[in-house]
Amino acid sequence: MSDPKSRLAVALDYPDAHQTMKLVDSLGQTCQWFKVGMELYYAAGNDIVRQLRDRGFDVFLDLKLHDIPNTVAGAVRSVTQTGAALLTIHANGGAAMMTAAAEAAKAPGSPRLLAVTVLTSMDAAQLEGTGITASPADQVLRLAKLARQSGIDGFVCSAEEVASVRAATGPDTLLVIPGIRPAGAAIGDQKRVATPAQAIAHGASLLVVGRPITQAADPAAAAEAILDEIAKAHSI
Ligand SMILES: O=C(O)c1cc(=O)[nH]c(=O)n1[C@@H]1O[C@H](COP(=O)(O)O)[C@@H](O)[C@H]1O
Repeated sequence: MSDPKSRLAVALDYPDAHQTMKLVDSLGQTCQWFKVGMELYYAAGNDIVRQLRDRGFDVFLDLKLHDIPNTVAGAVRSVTQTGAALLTIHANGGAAMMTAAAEAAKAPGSPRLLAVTVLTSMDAAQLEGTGITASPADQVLRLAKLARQSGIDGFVCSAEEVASVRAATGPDTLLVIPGIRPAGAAIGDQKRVATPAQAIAHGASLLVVGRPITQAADPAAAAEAILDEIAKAHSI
């Protein structure tokens, strides 16, 4: 097992830089990866990415790009200037969009791209509401294979699909798993959830955890407990 710190990204879903850096400071050096998503990025922009990088942290920029190929390729090139290590795009954007993004990400200093498959907040009924009658498991696999053929070698899915995506895409793919809930934690809007240990055991590379850490009475203790669980879990 690699250093548990390299397997956990804390989702900084905050509305401003002040609250964000307060949380980051309260974690000390417990965590190495931080995810900047839409809420924070639209409020604090590239400056928050720079602040995190200046402190030596790795930044996962979760912008879930989903637009026409030319626009997404341009966005990938713009993100390269931020120094973020990971960037999400929506696999639903299709093969042409993902191919254009993958081409743009070949430039030196580009972030590694992650294709978001089926959001962990969706179950079969919600998926069906959008016209997709496949199960979440089948749809995740379909999108992961499409992303792979389009030149993307990192995927976001839930712990429920991680083993089958790993089997289909190989040992070197980066499988990023949100919807992580330690035993007893509030589930909130997530639907396809698992504990840190379950996600690691099924083959996850990197766990994304937000509220179970950020809303905890003692965020550093919550992060330590998750890192402990990661360290004890064994990949199948
Ligand atoms: O791309 C993501 O990071 C993502 C994909 C997904 O399918 N589900 C999902 O929850 N996320 C993100 O992961 C984080 C989960 O946060 P918590 O539910 O608070 O742990 C949020 O920042 C979401 O935006």
